[in-house]
Amino acid sequence: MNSPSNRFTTIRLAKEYMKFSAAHFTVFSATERERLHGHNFTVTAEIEAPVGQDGLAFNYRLYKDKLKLYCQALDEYLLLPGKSPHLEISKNNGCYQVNFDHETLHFPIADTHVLPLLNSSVEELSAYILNQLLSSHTDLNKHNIRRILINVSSGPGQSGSSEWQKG
Ligand SMILES: Nc1nc2c(c(=O)[nH]1)N=C([C@H](O)[C@H](O)COP(=O)(O)OP(=O)(O)OP(=O)(O)O)CN2
Repeated sequence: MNSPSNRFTTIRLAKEYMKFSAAHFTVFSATERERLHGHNFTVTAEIEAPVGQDGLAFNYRLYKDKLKLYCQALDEYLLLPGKSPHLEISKNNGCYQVNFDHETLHFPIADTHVLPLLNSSVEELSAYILNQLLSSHTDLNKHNIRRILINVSSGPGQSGSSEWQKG
């Protein structure tokens, strides 16, 4: 374990493989939604921790591997927001049946992830990935991590991020 230090660093991870292609539609209100479409989402991370006596905060490979796995788990799926107040999602005959306003949509279960999100937005996807990273309590404690920022972009020039700071 790194000894506590007064010198902090921010490790930035933006690997080419930290990406996923997914279909989604953003819901704007009880009556307004986008048409189903896809994005090549990219993910970046900032992880702040003290620099140890060995000149390292931690081996960043550990976090690259985790982020790669999280991206792979979302890749080539339709992402539905399971906590949207405007979508009623149920299973019917091998499909997710989604009631929205006056329409009913059907999506193959095997091609779809229902995620604990309010919306399939970059804001919510960044929080979802951050929460997965935060569930690695042992690693975060071991490395004295004090801040993590996850950014998700749906394309060049548009992104949303979620940040955690040790209390
Ligand atoms: N706050 C958010 N607003 C929007 C999000 C989001 O994730 N958070 N997402 C969308 C759309 O799904 C899409 O990402 C952007 O759509 P849009 O801006 O209409 O189109 P383009 O990505 O093609 O961008 P151009 O500027 O038109 O090239 C919408 N809002």
